[in-house]
Parts: sequence; structure tokens; C-alpha cells
Amino acid sequence: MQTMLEVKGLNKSFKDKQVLKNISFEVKKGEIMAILGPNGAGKSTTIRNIMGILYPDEGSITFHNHKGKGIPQNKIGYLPEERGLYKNVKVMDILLYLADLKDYPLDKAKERILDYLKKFDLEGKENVSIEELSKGMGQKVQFIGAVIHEPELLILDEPFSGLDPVSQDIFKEEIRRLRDAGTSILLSSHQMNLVEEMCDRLFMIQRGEKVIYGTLDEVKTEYANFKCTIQGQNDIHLLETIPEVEHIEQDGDVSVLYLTKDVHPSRWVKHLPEDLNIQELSMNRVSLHEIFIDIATDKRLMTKEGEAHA
Ligand SMILES: Nc1ncnc2c1ncn2[C@@H]1O[C@H](COP(=O)(O)OP(=O)(O)OP(=O)(O)O)[C@@H](O)[C@H]1O
Repeated sequence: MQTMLEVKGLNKSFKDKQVLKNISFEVKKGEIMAILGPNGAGKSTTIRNIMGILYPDEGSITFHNHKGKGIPQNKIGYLPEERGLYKNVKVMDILLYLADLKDYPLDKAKERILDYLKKFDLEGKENVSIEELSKGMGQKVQFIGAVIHEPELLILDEPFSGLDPVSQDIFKEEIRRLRDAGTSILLSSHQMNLVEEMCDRLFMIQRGEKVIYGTLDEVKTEYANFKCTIQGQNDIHLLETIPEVEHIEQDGDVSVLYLTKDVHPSRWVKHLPEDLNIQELSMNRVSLHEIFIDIATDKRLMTKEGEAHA
């Protein structure tokens, strides 16, 4: 797949605090790439460097064959983390203004705006002023503003925050449709279930440094060991005798056994002690949410030998 955006060796400091350390990743044509990390990890700073709002101390950003200040911003769409559009302007006027800023033909923009308003359950709102919209409605308008000029690269910083489940589904469907039409999407989100559902690849930063980079399948194979959840009253000492268990969490009658890497689940199950009390048993891959918490809290219980992977 063709590389659309290449971020290479970014270093960035604010005063004497280095907030990005050698950040490198690519976004390919027609993929959804997630940029993840705990609060303050450096996601927005990375995005601001890509958008040319900030400039790196070292490293480069290449979009197609354009670098840094030469990047054609009208080929990029951006939904910033901070929401906010001019308050006393009508929906249609602000969206046409944003299309015009990107040199997009206004007659075509008007048509697209009406289509999008319909798709986003905002039909008939084109002459309503922004201040009369709810927060979620405003977010939909801002999303339309980010995609109105048919960008080749779309950067979405926390697009789902504050949206109800129905609106989240509308956004999800539209983001997937844009990806399938060839748009490259860089998406930052704290909602791991949505990332797991939608993203093709992911990049995770912690304290300004890369900790995970790969396809969802690669990350799952590398980090997402199996866990076995057993419902039934069981003594922790009995559970501790079970082989190939990395750690155990027990809450009342529910015990979760996190298995070591490369355990074959069906073979492992055969070796459970006969006197184990099993009312229910399930075997699952550890979720991205758990991987995130494991890394963000510095536990690193799920990584090979407790080491950080980069
Ligand atoms: N303009 C600035 N001046 C000084 N420090 C800054 C500035 N912008 C960001 N930082 C610092 O850089 C670090 C990374 O911040 P950034 O906003 O990139 O994190 P983030 O991963 O987007 O976090 P969040 O999930 O909370 O949005 C933080 O320690 C933050 O305090």
C-alpha cells in the first residue's frame, strides 16, 4: 500500500522538557491508523507537528513528496481536539467558508454539505446558527468541515468524545466509508473498543516515545495473550498451582488467569486441576483496553518477560 504520510524521527521540546522522542510512523493510503497513548503522552503534539501548527526540533514530516512547510494543507482535513466554530454564523456559511479556505469549488461544496447534513441527521439545519446547535450537532458540523474538501489525509483527534451511541455509529460508518474510498485516516481516541473495531494499524506513545506499532493482528499476537475467566469459588493457592499462568486476579467468585505467551488454549484447559470449581469458564484474548492499561500503568504484565517492546 502506498505511503501517504511519513513521520520520521520527530523530537520536540517545550522549554527544557522533551515531549516527543524519536517518533516515527507511516500512514498508508486507504487505512485507518490509530495514534494512542495516555493523557499527556504526546499525541496532540505529534498531530500539531503534522498540521504545521508546531514545528519539530528534529525529524521530518513528508506527505506524498512534500516536506514540512511545503505540504499542501488543502489535501489534509483536520478535526482538532478542541472543538469550536464561530458561534453566530449559519451552518451553511461556516462550511462554505471552510471549503473556500481549502480552495474547493463552492457549488460542489454546497451539494456535499446538504448531503452530509442529511447523512448526519441534520437535514434542514443549514440556516441555523452554530450557537443554536447541541454539542453533538456542533461536532458533526465540525466533522463535515474537516472532510468537505475531500482530503487525501484526514486527521481526527478524539472524534467520538461526547457523542451518543447513535452518533458514534454514524461517524464510524462515515470514517470507514472514507477509508474504503482511499482516504488515509489518522485517528486519536481513548475509546479502545472503537479503536479495536475500526483501526487497521496502531501506534502507541508513552511519555513521548513509541511503545507499540503494528497492525491490530500483530499487536494482538505480540501482546494479547489469552486469559481464562473462571466463575466458581476457588482458593487462590489452588489456582497458583496451574502452570503457564502469568498472574491471577480474583474478585469474589470470579478468577481471571492471564496466561503466558504462546499457550495453546485447548491443550492448557486439559491440565486444569480436577477439583477446580467451574460454574462458568471462558477463554478470550486480552483486549486492547487491557493492553493499554497494562502499558500506561507501567505494569507490563502482558509483555514478554515483562519487558517494554518498541
Ligand atoms: N504549548 C505547550 N507548552 C508546554 N508544554 C506543552 C505544550 N503543549 C503540550 N505540552 C506538554 O507536552 C506533553 C504532551 O502533551 P499532548 O497534548 O501532546 O498530549 P496528549 O497525548 O495529546 O494528551 P491528552 O490525551 O491528554 O490529550 C504534555 O506533558 C504537555 O503538558
